[in-house]
Parts: sequence; C-alpha cells; structure tokens
Amino acid sequence: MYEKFDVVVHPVSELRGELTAQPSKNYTTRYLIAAALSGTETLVRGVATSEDSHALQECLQTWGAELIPEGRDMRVRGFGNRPLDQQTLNPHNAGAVARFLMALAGLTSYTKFITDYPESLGKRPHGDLLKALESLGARTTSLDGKMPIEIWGNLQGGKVSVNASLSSQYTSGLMFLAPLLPDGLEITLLGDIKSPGPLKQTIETLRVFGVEVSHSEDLRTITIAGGQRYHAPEVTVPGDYPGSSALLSAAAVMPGEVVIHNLHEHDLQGERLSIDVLKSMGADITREGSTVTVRGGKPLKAVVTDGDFFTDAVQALSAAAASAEGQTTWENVYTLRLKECDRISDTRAELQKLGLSASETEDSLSITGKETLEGGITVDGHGDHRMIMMLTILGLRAKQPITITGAHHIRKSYPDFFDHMTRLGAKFDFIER
Ligand SMILES: O=C(O)C1=C[C@@H](OP(=O)(O)O)[C@@H](O)[C@H](O)C1
Ligand SMILES: C=C(OP(=O)(O)O)C(=O)O
Repeated sequence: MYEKFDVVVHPVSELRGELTAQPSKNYTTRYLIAAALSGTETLVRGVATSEDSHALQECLQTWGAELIPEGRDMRVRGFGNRPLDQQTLNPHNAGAVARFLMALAGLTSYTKFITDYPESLGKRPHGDLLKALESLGARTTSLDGKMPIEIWGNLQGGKVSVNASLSSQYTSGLMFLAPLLPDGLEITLLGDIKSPGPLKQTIETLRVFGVEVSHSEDLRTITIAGGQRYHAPEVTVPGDYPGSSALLSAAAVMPGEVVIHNLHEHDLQGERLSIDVLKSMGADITREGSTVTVRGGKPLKAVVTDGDFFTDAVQALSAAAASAEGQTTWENVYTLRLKECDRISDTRAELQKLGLSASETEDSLSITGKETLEGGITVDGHGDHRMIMMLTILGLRAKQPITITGAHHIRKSYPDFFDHMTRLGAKFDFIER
C-alpha cells in the first residue's frame, strides 16, 4: 500500500461477508497507559495496530516504559509514577493520547509536547487542561492553549476543577494522574459534560488496574485518593465500536448480509449505540452475544437525536442518514468541531458537493437523505479517518465512482478499513499522492 494515497470508490450492488471487529482504539490507549503507569508487568492482549496506537507506544517508550510485542499482544514493563524527566513527546495526530499524556506530565519536572500535524492536532484546544494543571501548581507554556506545549509538573494533588464541555479527555487525563499524586485529586467537572462514554471507560480502566475511584451519579465530581498503584497482570482490548459503526452503516445502506464478531454487548463505548440508532432508522440488525448481523438494503427513515452519546459514530451514521427518507439531525454535537477536522462544517460541505441537502448550526448537523447519488466527483477527506469512512460508504451506492483525497489518513484509527470493506465486496483503486 502507498505511503500517501487517494482512493477511488466504485459503486457496488451489495456487501456480504463476515469480519471480526478490530481492537478498540480508545481501550488500547487506556490499557497501554495504565500498564505503563504500573511499576510491574502487564500483558495487554490484542492491541490496536493504528497510527494512534503506535504514537502512544513511542511516547511511553520515551518516558521509559518497555514495550515488547508478542504477536498481537504487547508485554509492558511500566515506569510506575516516575516517567523520565526532560523529555519531548510527539503524539503525532492522536488527541486522546496527547491529552492523557499532558495530564501525566504533572508527574515530571518538565515535559514538552510537539506535533507534526499542525493543521489537525496543532489546531485542537488544550487550554482547559493546562488551566487545571496550573491550578494544581504546574507551570505551562502554549500557543494560546495549542501545541507546542511545555509543562513543569512535580504536582502534589488536591482539589481541581476542569471544563468538561469541550472534551472528556481533559478529565480522563486528570483521572489517570490522580492515584499517583501524594494527595490524589478531587475533580469537579464544569459546564455541560460531554462524551460521557469515554469518561466511564476511564473509570472502568482505573478499577480494572486496582485503583479506587468514587464519583457522583452525574459524574460532576470524581474523587481518587493518592498513593495508589496501578496493577493488572493481563487485560484484553475489546472490539472497536467507532470503526465498526462504519461497517454497520455500510451494511445497513447496501443490500446483502454482513456479520461482525467481537462487539461486546455490555461495552461502555458510547458508539455501541450506533446499533440502536440504525435500528431506529429501520435497519435489520440482530445480535447474538458479541456477534452482530446486518441484513442490508431495508428502507431507512431519518432520526433526530443527541449525537454526543456516540460522538465517534456520527460521521458513519451520517452516511446512513444520506440515504434515509427525511431530515436527520444530530443534536448536541459541538465537540465535533474540535476533532481531526471540523466535522460539522466539513461534513456539510462534502455532502453538499455530493448533491445532498445538509445544514448546520453551532452544535448540530442536519442531512436530508436522497435515493441515489450521482457521484463522479472528487471529495476531500480533510485528513480525518472518520470523514474518509463516511465518504467511502457514500461512494458504494453512487452512480459513478467517487475519489476521496488523503485516504491514507484512515491509518490513524483503522488501517485495515479498506481491506475489510474489500472482503465484504467493495471495490477500490488506490492512487499514489
Ligand atoms: O477518551 C477517548 O479515548 C476519546 C474521547 C472522545 O473525545 P472527546 O471527549 O473530545 O469527545 C473521542 O472523540 C475520542 O475518539 C477518544
Ligand atoms: C477524535 C478522535 O480521536 P482523538 O480525539 O483521540 O484524536 C476519533 O477517534 O474520532
């Protein structure tokens, strides 16, 4: 496969086949970090092979963790509460990795953060996390809350408030830091709490590693005592719902039958709700344990719902909305503007290019479905893996092929996406850039 490429998506008549969901990006991030924070050895089974996973591994090794690949698993010998001082970390384009590690820089005398994605991660805001760290005694420099960022830590802990309305990642980062500080943290979340799913995944991860966490029912306050240790001899990364939501959405809009294994029913990933959303649109989806079957091509109807519960599936579900009867609106999705691209405006623009009626407000995205798409044009992937997946699904049922620029950015979270889609019957040409 080329280093950099555009992809031509050819129309097909159906999708049919069986796949196993790739390992979860967001649990890979959590388990590798928790393993590195333990002073012992952890076997993390089935880690993701994405760019974000590799970015995190690089950073953890720079901080002194030993990561030994064992097939699909990773044996991790952690640095405990002593990451190496005076290091420069490059999380590349991985937002959650960057935020979690910025918070953990509170354990060091000094850490610098840079990125080689100035147009993507370089534009994402971290100021609220930096403010929280400063309230705990850290000193920081940044470009108005953006990278490059320097953090002088050696924090003790105590009470801290953090704005939770732009990203849950700031709070998750503070949760990872808390048990290793002498005084722990009593975290108060400010504003309208966004992305509750990932917050619950972080709490669950700390508990799996033996860290005690208590929190109010509404997650407004989270208390984690200091002087605790992370320890788990072995953990297994579950299947990835955000990436699988693209497979599910494609399978729902196309005639055929697709079976996906390793999607746990009682998983905390909010994007498991993509199954419920597609069902409410009229898709024929059934589940047997961790196996989900989609019998595609059923007529779909528009929905109006809060998209914040499944933030990383909104793009994939927008592809289903594009063939649904009526106008779908994803409400409460302002944070989509702060991801790898502005996923509200950029989605609206690309859907309009494809001849769809789409509109936006500050915090919502609306799409009116159409029976068929002409295709025969080039659309912009905006360097965003989830935009690329959405546009690919739209190309499957266009009359003419569509070309998606910068499709190699799929590797951020789902390097096997085009291979998986090909196994289901999709047809692609890859054009080197
Ligand atoms: O905690 C995490 O692993 C993530 C949280 C979410 O971000 P926000 O909390 O910024 O919505 C999500 O979009 C991202 O893919 C990963
Ligand atoms: C926004 C995403 O990830 P991150 O915030 O970790 O860059 C994503 O996976 O859609």
